[in-house]
Amino acid sequence: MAVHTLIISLVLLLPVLLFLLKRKAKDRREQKQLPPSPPALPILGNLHQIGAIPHSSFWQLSKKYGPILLLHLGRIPVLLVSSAEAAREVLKVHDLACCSRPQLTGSRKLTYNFLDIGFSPYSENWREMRKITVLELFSPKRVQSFRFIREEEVAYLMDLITQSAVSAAPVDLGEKIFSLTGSILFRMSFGKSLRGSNLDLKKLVHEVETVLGGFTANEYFPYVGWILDMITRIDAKVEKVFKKIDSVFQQVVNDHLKPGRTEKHQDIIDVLLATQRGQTDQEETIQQKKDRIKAVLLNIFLGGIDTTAITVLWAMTELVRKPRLMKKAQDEIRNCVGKKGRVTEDDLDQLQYLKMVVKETLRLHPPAPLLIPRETMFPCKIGGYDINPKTIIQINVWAIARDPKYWKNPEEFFPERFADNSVDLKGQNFEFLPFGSGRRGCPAVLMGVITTELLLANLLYCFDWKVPDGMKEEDIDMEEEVGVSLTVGKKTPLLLVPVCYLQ
Ligand code: HEM
Repeated sequence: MAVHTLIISLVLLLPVLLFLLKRKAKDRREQKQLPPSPPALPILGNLHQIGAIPHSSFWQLSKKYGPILLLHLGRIPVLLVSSAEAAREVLKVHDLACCSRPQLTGSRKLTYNFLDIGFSPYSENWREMRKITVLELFSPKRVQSFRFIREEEVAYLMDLITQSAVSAAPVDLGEKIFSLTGSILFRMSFGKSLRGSNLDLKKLVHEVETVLGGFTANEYFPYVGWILDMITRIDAKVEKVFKKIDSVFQQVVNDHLKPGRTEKHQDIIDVLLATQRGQTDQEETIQQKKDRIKAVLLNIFLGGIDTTAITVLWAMTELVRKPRLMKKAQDEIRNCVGKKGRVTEDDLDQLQYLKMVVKETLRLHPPAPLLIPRETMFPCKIGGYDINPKTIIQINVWAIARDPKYWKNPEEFFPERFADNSVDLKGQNFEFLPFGSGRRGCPAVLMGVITTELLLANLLYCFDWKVPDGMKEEDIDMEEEVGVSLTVGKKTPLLLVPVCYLQ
């Protein structure tokens, strides 16, 4: 049986082999100066060289073969970029040529055929949605309008942790932080609280990210991959995740459309409905309009919950391992806030060391270490190499932020490195790109940074943190999550015992 399957697979894979050979010959004919590629296997290409933590194995490859590399993942050409200079060429010099997104099966389904912002290829729809996002959804004024939600939710979490502090019980900090960022995004988007609902948000976000982060076998191996996809029932898995998330979104959108709804405070769905009312496109049906709103909600959930939670969790992990830095951050906050009881957003401007801690965390632990994959729309030259259209580009911002060429003692967590340099988070310093850059850069930097700073500041202000009995600070595990996902978090839970600062 096994031999039969092998023979059938080889026969079926033959066309792919021929396709690859033909393409190679064509490139040679056209005398293109292609980037270097590590040795590849027939059919698989370089797939076997990707380990359990892709950004880390890509880093090893780039150390060996250079900062601009062309991989072949099955039939998919992937340009791997691992230097600030090359990142600048992609994200600034050739931003237009490189600003599309690959149209993969999973993202197509979950984004209602690319009606969203984050996964949509470059198109009129994307330009329109991006404009709405920047001007309406995440403008400084709108971010400010959600301030009361952030402050109320952070206060609720601090009260919850205080209860654990009273009983000196360890808390799973990652779990608490995730539930907080989830609650903020839930209220901001839907206008109602997540509390009391039986939705397992963490599981759902993880399932969605896995679908969006992966390729199907058919994408790697045209003509034959569908057999593997059939065996692994990938379509059914995607469909299941889609149904789950769609039913959540459909219900809240319908609630917003009920006649007589009175809105005390405009949430994201209200804003999106208002922008759609202003549009005159008669062709679009009501269902299409709803789909567009749901697609954007998907982006907001994915873009906002995990990224912010991962950042705060790594910041706490790094600080607990370095008590001297933890104390320095706490002293700054406590001196500034006094006995007020909570850090508010008005205090954040004065917390310069806290800001350095956040930057240093994003340098060593960017939540999206390879950004979101881009795709070239037309030919361009990067680093003097010819890049074909329809090449996927992965920018390894994780590796760039550890390059000794730009960073002294790059592996060390040392927030002070940001004290006297002007490197900021806005995507103009290509050695530091946790939010990406250019046309497809994160449109919600302000919102991400404020939420991160407010939560971290309150965790540091309200509590001292101890490792559980029998453990030492240096025992805390620093491993990253394994697997295919757009974001990468901490692999093991961070269990800490809170001690109240103000009794
Ligand atoms: C610490 C927090 C955050 C980090 C580190 C982060 C990081 C990123 C990164 C790396 C990208 C891809 C950029 C590229 O491909 O060049 C991105 C895109 C995006 N982010 Fe964020 N993000 C954060 C917070 C948020 C929040 C709070 C939201 C929304 C509520 C959000 C919404 C989006 C959207 C919609 C995109 C897609 C943009 C496009 O393709 O045009 N992000 N983000």
